[in-house]
Amino acid sequence: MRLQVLYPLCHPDKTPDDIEGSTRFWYHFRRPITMAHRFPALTPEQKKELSDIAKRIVADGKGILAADESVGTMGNRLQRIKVENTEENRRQFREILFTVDKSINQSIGGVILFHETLYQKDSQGKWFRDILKEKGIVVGIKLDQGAAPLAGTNQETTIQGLDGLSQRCAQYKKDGCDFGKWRAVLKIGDHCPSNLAIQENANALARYASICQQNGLVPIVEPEVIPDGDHDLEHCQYVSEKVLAAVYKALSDHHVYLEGTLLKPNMVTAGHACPKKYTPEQVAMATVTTLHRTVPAAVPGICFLSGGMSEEDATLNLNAINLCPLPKPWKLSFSYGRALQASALSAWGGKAANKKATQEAFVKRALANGQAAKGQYIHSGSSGSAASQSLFVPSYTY
Ligand SMILES: O=P(O)(O)OC[C@H]1O[C@](O)(COP(=O)(O)O)[C@@H](O)[C@@H]1O
Repeated sequence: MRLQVLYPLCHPDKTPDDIEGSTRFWYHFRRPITMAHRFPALTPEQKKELSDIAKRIVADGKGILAADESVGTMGNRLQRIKVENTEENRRQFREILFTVDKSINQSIGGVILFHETLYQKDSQGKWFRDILKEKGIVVGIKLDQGAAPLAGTNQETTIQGLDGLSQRCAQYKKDGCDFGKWRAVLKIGDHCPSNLAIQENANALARYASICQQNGLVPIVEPEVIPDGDHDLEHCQYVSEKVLAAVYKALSDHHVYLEGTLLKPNMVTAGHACPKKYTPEQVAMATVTTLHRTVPAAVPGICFLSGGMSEEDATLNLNAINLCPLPKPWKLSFSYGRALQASALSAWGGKAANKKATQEAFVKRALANGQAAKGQYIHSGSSGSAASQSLFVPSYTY
């Protein structure tokens, strides 16, 4: 009976009665392979384009500058340095970052932009996206559109933005973007993350990834387990494994081409309020063990978010991850927002006269993380207080 139901999918011209004995058995087992061949999601050319883009972003020692803070998130960052959250102030800060010396392309392979920034220009009238592309940097775009509550859960959320996503992706591709980003937020706590939150967010990430690839954008898949809470390292590892396993099952179900994706996960760390402290080597072992158990080797790169770690901790942890003595079939790099911009923001303070100091602070962190992405970072012990300051923001789910 089961064979009869499945049979038309694998052989449209014959009925099960035409097939005898062991042949019938093998038709049953060949079904998944036949399905993939019959309805390919992408052409070989599309696959090559996606895989080439992904590889360029995480080429040796390169990572991502996540400059895609939405207006509200940027407002929080600017408030810390007492600068008003206006479109012009956001533009000015980003102009300073994007106009650093071209050599930044040794450590920055991609920059994620927010919609507003993609359509902004520098003070000479040049598109930001052209400035980045001329440096050989791949331009990406934030595609998620904020959280919506999952009723009946302990304040868990799903992420919106799937309606009209294909049209938005097509337009962004025309306007110079080659990759997208979608951040899903999961939290650890009382009944969290629930199975509903894990499944719903995994499915939305997979649907987003499929739509991106159909439009020539490499999807950055970001399931962030946020660090709020007093849980220990082991508990974060347990949850991160469950979340990533669900994400990769959903990506497979949605026929997402893994070679043309990048993963942006949290590092496995103890909760922010956990009394026990862990070394970078312990964080690295827990993180790489988690990834080794859940992320297929076909994924070209894993670019961590910084999740409120201090700039220096984010670099030290990434370095330890790259030195971890476990198999690491993927590039292990960074896609930092706060951990690449915090000391630059402080140096800027909203004043054009501080441009040089701002660029120096940014370049310093970019170079340090580029070295950490190769496991070659040497901590000088003189990073300054800004780099060691925690950047944790409670319930970072704006
Ligand atoms: O809440 P928003 O505006 O979507 O921003 C979330 C931020 O989190 C990130 O995904 C990761 O940032 P961090 O490295 O600061 O954790 C950024 O790409 C993005 O700017």
